[in-house]
Amino acid sequence: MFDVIVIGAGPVGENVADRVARGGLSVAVVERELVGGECSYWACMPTKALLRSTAALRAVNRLPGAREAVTGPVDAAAVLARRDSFASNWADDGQAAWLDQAGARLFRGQGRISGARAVEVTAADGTVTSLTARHAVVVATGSSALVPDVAGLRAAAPWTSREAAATTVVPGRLAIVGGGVVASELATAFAGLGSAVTMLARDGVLPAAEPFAGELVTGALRDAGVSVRPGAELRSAERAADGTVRAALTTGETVEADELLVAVGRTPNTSDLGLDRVGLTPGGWLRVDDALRVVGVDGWLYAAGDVNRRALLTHQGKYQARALGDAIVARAAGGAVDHGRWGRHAVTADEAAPQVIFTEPEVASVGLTAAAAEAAGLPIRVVDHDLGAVAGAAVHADGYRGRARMVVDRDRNVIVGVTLVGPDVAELLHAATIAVVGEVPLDRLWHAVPAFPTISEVWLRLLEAYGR
Ligand SMILES: Cc1cc2nc3c(=O)[nH]c(=O)nc-3n(C[C@H](O)[C@H](O)[C@H](O)COP(=O)(O)OP(=O)(O)OC[C@H]3O[C@@H](n4cnc5c(N)ncnc54)[C@H](O)[C@@H]3O)c2cc1C
Ligand SMILES: NC(=O)c1ccc[n+]([C@@H]2O[C@H](COP(=O)([O-])OP(=O)(O)OC[C@H]3O[C@@H](n4cnc5c(N)ncnc54)[C@H](O)[C@@H]3O)[C@@H](O)[C@H]2O)c1
Repeated sequence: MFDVIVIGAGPVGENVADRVARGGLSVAVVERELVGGECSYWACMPTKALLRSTAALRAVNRLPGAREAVTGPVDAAAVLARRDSFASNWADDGQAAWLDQAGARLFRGQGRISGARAVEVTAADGTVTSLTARHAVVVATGSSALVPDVAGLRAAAPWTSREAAATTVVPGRLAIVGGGVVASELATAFAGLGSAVTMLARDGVLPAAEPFAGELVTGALRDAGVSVRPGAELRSAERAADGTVRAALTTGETVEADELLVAVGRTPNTSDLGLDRVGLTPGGWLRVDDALRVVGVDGWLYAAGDVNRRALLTHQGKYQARALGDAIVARAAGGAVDHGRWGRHAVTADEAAPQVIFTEPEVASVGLTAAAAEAAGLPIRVVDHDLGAVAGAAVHADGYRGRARMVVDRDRNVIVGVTLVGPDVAELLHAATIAVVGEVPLDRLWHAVPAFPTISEVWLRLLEAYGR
C-alpha cells in the first residue's frame, strides 16, 4: 500500500512523485520504458541538441568579423554525438537514481488501473505486481505521435518524431508531413544538417501561431533550401525495395524521399491503461476538472501533463505536477486546497502557457493570439513592432528580421498575449510571461525600463505605439 501511485515517469510523473514525497507521503511510480519520458530521450532535449549547433553557426554568419572565422559547414556527426549525450545515450540510470533519492519507489512495467485506487504492473518478464493507493492514483502517461490513416503509410515505415530525434544518419532527402511545431523544428534541424527537406504543410506553417510567425519561418526555411508546400496533402505512401519512399499527393504529384516523417499531432497513451475498469473509454484524452481530477471517476483518479491535453508542453505539465502534488498532500493531511483563480493549487496559468518554437527564426509566445482573443470575445487592441528596427537587434546581428505583437485587453488595460519572432528571442519570453500572468497594468509597465541596447527595448516601442 502506497499513499500515491503515479503511472508514467515522464517529466510530469517525476514531478508529481517529488512533490508528494516532499510532503511526507509514500509514492510508487510505474514506468514501462525509460524514466524521464518522451521529453528526455525523444522530444525536447535531443531535438534542441540537433538544432543548436546550426543556430550558433547561423548567428556567427550574420556577424562580419566572426563569419570569416568559420571555415566549413556544420559537422553533422559531431552534432549527432552531442545529441546522444543530451539523450543520456537512451539510458535512464541517472533519472532512476534521482527518483530514488526523491523518495519514490520505481516499478518497471506496464501500469493498468485494475479498480478503485488499484494498479497492476506487468513487468517485461510477465510478472504482475498489484499496488493499492490510500489517497490517489495519478495518470501521467503522456502522448505518442499520431500516424494518420493514409493508404500505405504505416507499411511504408515512416519516421515519427522518435526516429527523427534519435537518428544515427542524416537522410539525403527528408519529406515531412505536417506544418506544426514538430514539423517546423525538425525541418529546420535536418535542413541545417544537410538534408534536402520537403515540407508537406497541408494547413500551412505554424497555423496555430500569429500569421507573421508562419510567414517568417516559411521564408527562412525556403532560404535554407527547404521546399515548403502549403496545401499539399498526402494521399498515399509506399516504400520501394531500394528504401525510397514515394509520397503521393492529392494533386497527383509524387514526392520521393529517403525518409518520410509524420508530424501531424499527438495521441494520448491511454489505450492500454485499464480505463474500462473504471467506466472510462480507452484511447481518449483524459478530461479533467480544474483540480485535475478525471471527470467521471469518484475523486481518487487524477491526470496531469500531455494526457489531459491542457497544454502539451513539458514546463506546463511540470507546473500541473507541482500544483497537483501539493493538493494531494494537503488533502491527505485534511488541510484546505485552493483551486480558485491563481490559487495555490490551481493551474490557471495553463491559459497563459509560454512556448518557444526553436525554428529559425525562433517563435516565442505566451497567452492568446489576436485571433484567439477575438474568438474569446475580448475587447482587444493589437500592436505590432518591427524587431529589426530595435537598436539592440541591429547590433545583435546584421540583417536581423523579426516582429513582435502585443495583444491588449482594452477594458482591463492588461496584456493578454505576446508573440515575438526573431533570432534569439527565446530568452525575451519570460518578461512577457510575467506581464501576462501578473496582469501588470500597462500604466505600470511604462516604469519597467528595458536596458539599452537590448532586444528587450521592443517593449518600450510596443508601449509607445499603444500610447498612454
Ligand atoms: C519532437 C518533440 C519535441 C518537443 N519539444 C518540446 C520542447 O522543446 N519544450 C517543451 O516544453 N515541450 C516539448 N515537447 C512536448 C513534451 O515532450 C511533452 O509535453 C512532455 O514530454 C509531456 O510530459 P509527460 O510526462 O506528460 O509525458 P511523457 O514525456 O510522454 O511521459 C510519459 C511516460 O509515461 C510512460 N507510460 C505511458 N503509459 C504507461 C503505462 N501504461 N504504464 C507505465 N508507463 C507508461 C511512458 O513510457 C513515458 O515515459 C516536444 C514534443 C515532441 C514530440
Ligand atoms: N518547442 C516546443 O515547445 C515543442 C516542440 C515540439 C512539440 N511540442 C509540442 O508537441 C505537440 C505536438 O506537436 P505537433 O507538431 O505534432 O502537433 P501540432 O498540433 O503543433 O501540429 C500538427 C500539425 O499537423 C497538421 N495536420 C493535422 N493532420 C494532418 C494531416 N493528416 N496531414 C497534414 N497535416 C496535418 C495540423 O494542421 C497542425 O498544423 C504540440 O502541442 C507542441 O506544443 C512543443
